[in-house]
Amino acid sequence: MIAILGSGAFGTALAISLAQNGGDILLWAQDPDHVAEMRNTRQNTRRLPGPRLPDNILLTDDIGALPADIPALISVPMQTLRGFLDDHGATLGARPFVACCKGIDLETHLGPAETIARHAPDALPAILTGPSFATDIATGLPTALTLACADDDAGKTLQQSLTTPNLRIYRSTDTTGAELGGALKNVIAIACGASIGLGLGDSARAALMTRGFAEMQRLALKRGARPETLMGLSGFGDLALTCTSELSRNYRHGLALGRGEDVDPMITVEGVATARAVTEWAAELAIDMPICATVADLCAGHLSAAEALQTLLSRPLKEE
Ligand SMILES: NC(=O)C1=CN([C@@H]2O[C@H](COP(=O)(O)OP(=O)(O)OC[C@H]3O[C@@H](n4cnc5c(N)ncnc54)[C@H](O)[C@@H]3O)[C@@H](O)[C@H]2O)C=CC1
Ligand SMILES: O=C(CO)COP(=O)(O)O
Repeated sequence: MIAILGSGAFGTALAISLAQNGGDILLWAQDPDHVAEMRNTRQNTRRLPGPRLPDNILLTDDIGALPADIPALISVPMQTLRGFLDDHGATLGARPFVACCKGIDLETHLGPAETIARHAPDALPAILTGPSFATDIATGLPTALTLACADDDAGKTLQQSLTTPNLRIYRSTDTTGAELGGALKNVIAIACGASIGLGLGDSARAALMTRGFAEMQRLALKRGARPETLMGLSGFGDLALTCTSELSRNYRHGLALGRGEDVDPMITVEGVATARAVTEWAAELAIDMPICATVADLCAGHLSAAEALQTLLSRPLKEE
């Protein structure tokens, strides 16, 4: 049995995919009405309408009822992870906690695995990340993700149990690289969306992706990540997906800003808070992150998309 805590689009998609392996999957939501709705309709109409929830997905709002020892996949938005762990970490006790979110905490500047290590000290921290849209996973399209866990034996067990017929899991012990790649690519995706929204074309987007990737590497390597992790699914792979697809909420957020359209504050767009967190953090570490800083200003409304572009183009010329 595997527990998935958080019934957003991603948690639901993972539950549907994992249910193919035959064991029971416990899917928890904090809102009892949401649980009742999913039980009655066998769908998550609020977050992932369409795909059916197989019968071996057991729905619950009782987090205290989780069997001991089974891994908990935590699929809540990054800025709520710390509060979630403070509320439920002790109840959940010692077991693998697999973070399924992407971002940097605004207050602590920690990524998901680091947040688990700090706020749920009894848990074994891991992170599941990489290029994957919830809808692709839920509809059975082939997807590959990285499972990073510093304890490689535990990582091997998790890799086995999270692999499904359409979900291929690669393993790493570099949680820092995995969590920073997944967090930072969302910021670059907002920049790419804004650039396309401004009508700047595909060449400009390729430049932003490449220079954005340089920023991702600069910060992650300084934090001790391994270069190959950034080159892999959780870094380059997710950057490529998120910067080029309108299925991405981060990309669409940028697109709307570039076109001067309104954005919906109810949609989970992790790159907005992460841009701010990473800009503050990079300043503390004296690392140059111009694209992330410009995205932070754009999202905060301090710059228009056209001004953001001008800010980047007017930087002093330098070696690549
Ligand atoms: N949707 C996707 O395609 C993918 C999402 N992710 C990541 O998964 C994370 C979650 O994203 P989605 O599921 O798409 O978001 P979502 O917007 O679909 O759902 C978020 C869910 O979290 C719940 N929630 C919020 N705070 C909570 C708390 N304190 N306790 C319990 N539940 C809480 C909300 O009620 C909601 O059901 C994000 O970090 C995202 O980057 C990763 C890969 C793919
Ligand atoms: O992380 C994702 C794809 O890997 C999902 O991207 P969005 O959060 O931008 O929709």
